[in-house]
Amino acid sequence: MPKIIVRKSRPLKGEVKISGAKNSVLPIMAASLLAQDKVILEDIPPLRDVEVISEVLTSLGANVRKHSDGIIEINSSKIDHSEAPYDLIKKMRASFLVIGPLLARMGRARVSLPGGCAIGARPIDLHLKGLSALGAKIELGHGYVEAKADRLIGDKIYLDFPSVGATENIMMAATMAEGQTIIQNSAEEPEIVDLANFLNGLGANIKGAGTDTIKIQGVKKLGGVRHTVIPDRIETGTYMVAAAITGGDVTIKNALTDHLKPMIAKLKECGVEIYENGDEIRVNASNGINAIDIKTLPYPGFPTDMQSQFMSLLSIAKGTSVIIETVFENRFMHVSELNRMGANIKIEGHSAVVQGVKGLQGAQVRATDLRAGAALILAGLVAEGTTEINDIYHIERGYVSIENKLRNLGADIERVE
Ligand SMILES: CC(=O)N[C@H]1[C@@H](OP(=O)(O)OP(=O)(O)OC[C@H]2O[C@@H](n3ccc(=O)[nH]c3=O)[C@H](O)[C@@H]2O)O[C@H](CO)[C@@H](O)[C@@H]1O
Ligand SMILES: C=C(OP(=O)(O)O)C(=O)O
Repeated sequence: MPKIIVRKSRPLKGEVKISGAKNSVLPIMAASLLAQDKVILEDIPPLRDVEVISEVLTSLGANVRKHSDGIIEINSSKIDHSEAPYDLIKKMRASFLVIGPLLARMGRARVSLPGGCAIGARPIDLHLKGLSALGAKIELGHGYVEAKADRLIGDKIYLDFPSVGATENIMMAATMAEGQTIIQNSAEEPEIVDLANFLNGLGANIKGAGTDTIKIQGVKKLGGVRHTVIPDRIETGTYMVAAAITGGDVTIKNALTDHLKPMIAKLKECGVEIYENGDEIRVNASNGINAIDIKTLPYPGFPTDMQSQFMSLLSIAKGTSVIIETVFENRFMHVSELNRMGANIKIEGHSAVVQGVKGLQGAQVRATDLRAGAALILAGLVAEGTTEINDIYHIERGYVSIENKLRNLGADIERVE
């Protein structure tokens, strides 16, 4: 099994370029099922998750062509299947995002229930509540969701929690519904805005994406479009923390600073210097790290997908930090691995109390999920000796060549088979 080996590294220096956002690409590729004409997507990161969603689309009858330069062409004009089987959904929860577009396009969809994962149970009740409100008949059985609707009709849908995936699924299903759909308490993440821009490019009529109320006026048909996905704000944040934890000076290119407000604010609170310049951001951390408190929240709050990376940083800060996780009920799997590396972190319910230590020690550890894996790489950069990270397939779901990007900044890191 491949592993990542990290040794204590000098302060990172240099430039790194951010790839297209995983969490934009996946819903946008699912949404391409709605398009009657060719879709061309640019800046597509070569990630495992992108391969999985490509397989899902292909299994539904779409033609997916990958070019070497980060361009993917998708032709869904002849989709002829409406079933997404367990074998594909189990590889990646985001595959469940095909249910909304399939229902809108084919009038039916049979999609495996995604199940939970290391970070929580992750139910899909809000997705189904929204699709039912649009008129779909939903049946659950044998591990599958079956949704049927001769026609979808717009409605007002209030989400009990601003779920990213539910907002996306409902928004996609509503694009071709009769009349207007209003999603209240919708998620406001930048990836929702990117998806809405993509859908509007196809001919949809969506207003309000990026706020807590999205209005979708149904249209008869969607065409094709050429679309460039937004840069990955979580990858950006991860390299910002890599610079900070090593006391380095790194310039990050292709960064949308507007999407990074909580990360920038929290790093500044830690005593890190941040310089914003167009789509570049420079992170300089020569003065040590102060303890801070963090609470994860839906956007524009502090992202749960950056919680574990900041925990690595705060594990070597001066003083005690408290991190409260409010989005997922079980997103502290990295704590025991960080403690094995010498961190002093205690979990109390939804909070982690991080008592900063003088230094970490390299150890054999396991990436329990994508961001937990990233956090362990970050910890490995400053730990004495060697850190061996196992189960790195999680990391490769969401980070493009993380070992090469970090090595170019001076990190002592390699991926071994
Ligand atoms: C592919 C993708 O974009 N993944 C992101 C997306 O996941 P995802 O779309 O799965 O996350 P959600 O926003 O839906 O989930 C947030 C919370 O709502 C709960 N919930 C969600 C749906 C539902 O029907 N019922 C329900 O109770 C979840 O269990 C969780 O506790 O947003 C998360 C929150 O920013 C990120 O961590 C993930 O990286
Ligand atoms: C939790 C994540 O992704 P997913 O929703 O695909 O599991 C993530 O990107 O950190």
